[in-house]
Amino acid sequence: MSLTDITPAIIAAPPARRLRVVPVRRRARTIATFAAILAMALILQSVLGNPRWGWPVFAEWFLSAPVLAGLGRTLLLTALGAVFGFGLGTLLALARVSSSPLLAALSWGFIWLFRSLPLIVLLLILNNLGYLYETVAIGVPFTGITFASWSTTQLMTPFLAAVLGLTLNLGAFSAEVIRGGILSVDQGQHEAAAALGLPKAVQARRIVLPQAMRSIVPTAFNEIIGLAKGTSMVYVLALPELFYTIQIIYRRNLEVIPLLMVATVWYLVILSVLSVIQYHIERHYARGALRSLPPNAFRVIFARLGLVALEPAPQPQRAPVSQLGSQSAARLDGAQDGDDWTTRLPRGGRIEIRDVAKSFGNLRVLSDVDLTFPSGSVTAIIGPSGSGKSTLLRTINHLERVDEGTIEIDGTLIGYHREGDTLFELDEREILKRRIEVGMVFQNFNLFPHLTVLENITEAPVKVRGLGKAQAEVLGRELLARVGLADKADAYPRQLSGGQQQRVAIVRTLALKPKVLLFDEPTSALDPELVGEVLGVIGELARSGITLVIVTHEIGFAREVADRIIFMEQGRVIESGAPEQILNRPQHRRTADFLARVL
Ligand SMILES: Nc1ncnc2c1ncn2[C@@H]1O[C@H](COP(=O)(O)OP(=O)(O)OP(=O)(O)O)[C@@H](O)[C@H]1O
Repeated sequence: MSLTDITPAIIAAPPARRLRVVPVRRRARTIATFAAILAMALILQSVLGNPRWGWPVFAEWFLSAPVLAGLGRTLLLTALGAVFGFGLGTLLALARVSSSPLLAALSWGFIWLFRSLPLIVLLLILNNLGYLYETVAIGVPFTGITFASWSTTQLMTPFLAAVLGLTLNLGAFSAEVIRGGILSVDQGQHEAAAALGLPKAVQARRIVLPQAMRSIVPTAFNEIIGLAKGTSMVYVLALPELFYTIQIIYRRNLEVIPLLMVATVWYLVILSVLSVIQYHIERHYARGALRSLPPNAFRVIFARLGLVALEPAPQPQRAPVSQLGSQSAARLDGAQDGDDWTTRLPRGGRIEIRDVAKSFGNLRVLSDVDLTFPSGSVTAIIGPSGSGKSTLLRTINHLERVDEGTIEIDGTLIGYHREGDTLFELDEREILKRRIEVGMVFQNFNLFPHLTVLENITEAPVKVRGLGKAQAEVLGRELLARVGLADKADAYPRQLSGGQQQRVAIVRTLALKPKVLLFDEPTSALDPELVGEVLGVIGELARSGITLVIVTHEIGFAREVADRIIFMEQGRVIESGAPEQILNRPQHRRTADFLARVL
């Protein structure tokens, strides 16, 4: 049959009929739905039809002045307890995870004591503080000199005792909730923040706590809901909060059930409001963690009522890889046309590593490492897994402390200052400051997932270099354009491909204008098709005059860009030399064996 024979048949084919889709019928679910509706109707009928529930009495008291006053006190105690309790809990949690053993021990002791103490006992002790200490005074300790003093009984009102008791109790419990959140943040995030030289306080406030919030918030709200109900405990202080007020009323009129219903419904209202707040806080901290945020509940309700339009669904930021490749190539080519962005980087630093040794416990990871990386040099470190390549790299910016030897960049020690033959370790702030000269790009990118691409890039220049926000954004956008990612500035890292994330990580480091750039297996976590786009950017940097040290398994790339290759095994530098010599004519048998295995 020839083509002309079948063509008319194709043309004459009837249009495809639209098929009807019938969803699967779930009989069990339908029966269960009817059963649930029936059960609810029965419960409603029994609750509303039984006069002993006393709904008229409920209606009489629900909005009465004493009940509303009690409710106000409950809300105030909950709000103050939550704010002060979580404030105290945050400080305690930070103290517990700090490197200071004294702070960690003090925090542990506090948490141990106040978690053990029943709230009711704590409230009673605080209420009787006046018996233990008649006055509270400000003065010079151990001298008897007093500037001011107050009567404890007058100072410690039932309300203050209640706020203090709830704060101390919640502080101890919330500290553990917050510590759990901090521990859930990936170690790489701490390292990336430290490698960018961000001060400790900024690391905690901008990087760690916002990410920890995702696991803190659900448990924290459990605690706050517990607190709202736990305020009923302050009846021991004769403080008329909601439940105590209800008790006073039903003891007088003996309408126990209707008044308990008043308290129950108000607690339900409080809980519902807290649940809505929790939903929105969780939604806020989900930014960047989810590819698309859950809808804003209020907006959905208003949209259903036709009052507002629904938010447009977030558009996926990912572009096809083929397009990125060409886009990236075009930008990078463009950068060479007399407008070489890399020429604006500072002159490369000279790294001198002298007799460095390092052990983890009994495991000797680095021995007798003695290397010089001249300014502007490009060095690739290769070697078998576990040979100490990454550890060596991490000692250069003092993410790992060496046991012996020294490392200097342009004659300055990174982690120490020298006086004669003695090295004094610098304090954290000084180390962070010196670390700015040494950028580091990690295998797993370690971008901050809760910050947009542009925020990732501008964070350190603003906080560490003191650049204005607008200026940092201009720089960030320019660098992004240079690596072909201009349109990704407002995306979150999880909305990017691995190759794009790694290019952003390189830009983030470059924005600090370091003298030395360390790459720790920058392409190991990438699909083979994405490796090229990252190597393209590193290749361009290799011609920029910045000093590059690259731990890599990409032997072909090392041959192409490096002016020297170092081969390491069992923590030692076995040999080093020009790529052509190491890869084609290795002097050492172990180098030859390794290359025979990997090439
Ligand atoms: N923090 C640590 N605690 C204990 N041992 C460690 C630590 N970091 C690294 N090591 C050990 O030190 C050795 C060298 O590790 P390193 O990561 O430097 O090797 P590598 O050559 O980079 O390996 P790879 O190519 O597989 O990444 C390994 O045996 C590793 O298990």
